[in-house]
Amino acid sequence: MTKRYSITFWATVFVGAVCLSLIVVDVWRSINARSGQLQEMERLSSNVARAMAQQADDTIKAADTALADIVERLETEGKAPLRLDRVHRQMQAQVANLPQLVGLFVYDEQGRWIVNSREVSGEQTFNNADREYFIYHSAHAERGPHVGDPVISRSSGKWIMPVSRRIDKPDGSFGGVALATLDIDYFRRFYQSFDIGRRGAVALIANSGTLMLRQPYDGNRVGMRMNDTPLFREYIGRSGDARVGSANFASSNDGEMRLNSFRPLEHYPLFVTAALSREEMLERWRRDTFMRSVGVVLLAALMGYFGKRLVGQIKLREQAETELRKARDALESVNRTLERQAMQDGLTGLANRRQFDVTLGNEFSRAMRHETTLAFIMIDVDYFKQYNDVYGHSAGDEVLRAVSKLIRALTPKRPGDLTARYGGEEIGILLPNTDIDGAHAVAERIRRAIEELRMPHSGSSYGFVSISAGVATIAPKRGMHLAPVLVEAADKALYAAKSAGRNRVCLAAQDAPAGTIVG
Ligand SMILES: Nc1nc2c(ncn2[C@@H]2O[C@H](COP(=O)(O)OP(=O)(O)OP(=O)(O)O)[C@@H](O)[C@H]2O)c(=O)[nH]1
Repeated sequence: MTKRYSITFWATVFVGAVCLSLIVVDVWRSINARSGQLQEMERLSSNVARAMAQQADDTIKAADTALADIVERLETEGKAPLRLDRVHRQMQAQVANLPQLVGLFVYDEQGRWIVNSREVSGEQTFNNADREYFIYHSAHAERGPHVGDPVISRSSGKWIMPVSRRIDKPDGSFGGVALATLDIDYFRRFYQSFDIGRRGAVALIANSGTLMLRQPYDGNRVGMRMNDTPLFREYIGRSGDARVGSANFASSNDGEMRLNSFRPLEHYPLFVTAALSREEMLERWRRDTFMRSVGVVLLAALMGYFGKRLVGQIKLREQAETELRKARDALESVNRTLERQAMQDGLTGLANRRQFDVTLGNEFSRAMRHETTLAFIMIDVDYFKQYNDVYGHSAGDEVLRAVSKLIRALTPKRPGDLTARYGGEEIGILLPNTDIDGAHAVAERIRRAIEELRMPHSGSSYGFVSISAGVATIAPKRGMHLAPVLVEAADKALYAAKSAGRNRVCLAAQDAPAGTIVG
């Protein structure tokens, strides 16, 4: 069986569901906003990395192009003083044109400067045979560019990035090195133009693991090895297109958790990384989420409060309705009892005289309309006065109850049949649609049953309680008969039964005028 829930229950469920959905929608929105913020962060860092890689590639390429040109001239035109003079002017023009260039240098196979972009007069010279790039080219025959680890320039004292190419002698043996030194500061100025937040960082790193530059700048960190950092291991562990990507790491430098977007340079063995702090990027989201959550919680609390009051009101109304319903039911039940009592005899439980009179009137009219016969039996306990005198009034009451119970049990139960206490110790039975024989049979059955009870009655000539009955029937005709005629006829028949010795049933003559008795 399905349980029916009250309106209070549904109101509580409704208020709860509204509050809950408010919170759920807000949580869902916050989660979405967070992932949107992280996506935005990834887009931003990846764009910065792309710009950095492009700039680094272009910057190195411009210097490298100048180098390739110098190498080509020296190899084809030789190193005669006149030729070197032309190369010198060309170098000066290149350095003037390219702001990233600190200088251009050419060393012979011993590492001695033979020409450079600086003024020739009074110039000091250095031997750079100990530099990494010089050792590299003397040992490798490849003609491509070589990007070395950053060093502090012997000539300018600045941090520089060496880009070099090998010069071959006509026989293909090592003939020296052409070197371009790039100003690390040139990259730094470019990196400063990015808005990467207060806790973001960008870096240019060689594929060998050497840090070229990191912004925020720290001169002591230029040239350090990054091989053991998670960032470097992640990048080097990838290959091909996968080297363009992002990953989250706690920085080996300051422990900050950052989203790192990395990207290789197209033409040189270097890569860039742009890292944005997750905490910093989520700061605004956190602030917004906090403010909104406070608002939502307040709203939910308000709704909960007013909802609770509303539910309380509904509950009160429901209780009042229930009380009212109960009171109405109680009233109806009292009314019914009163009604029943008004129509019932208190001692015997039979219909009382009032109900009898009403029913007699109704059934008399019905019999008249339908032209049917209405029978009436009038029963009277014999020698009842004596019984009261001998056994007491309350014992007399008991006899009346017992006789009534038996009469009721033996009276037919058709609609319209009625057993009523007519008055005193007289009981009347109204039997609609019953002829004289049928009524006689009922009366006789009752008389015999009471006789068989053998209730002692020393005041009776029979020695036990008995009844006498008068039976009458009538087929009432409009304008001819009135209801009391039937009662009078039965009463006369009863009188006849008494006169004939009691404990018997007498019939009134059928449809006879009152007083005609058939024994
Ligand atoms: N115990 C008791 N007695 C009642 C009740 N109603 C009427 N009576 C008594 O019934 C008796 C009726 O007496 P009578 O009318 O003289 O008739 P009877 O003594 O039965 O004699 P017959 O009818 O001639 O046999 C009276 O004494 C009434 O007081 C009642 O409710 N309880």
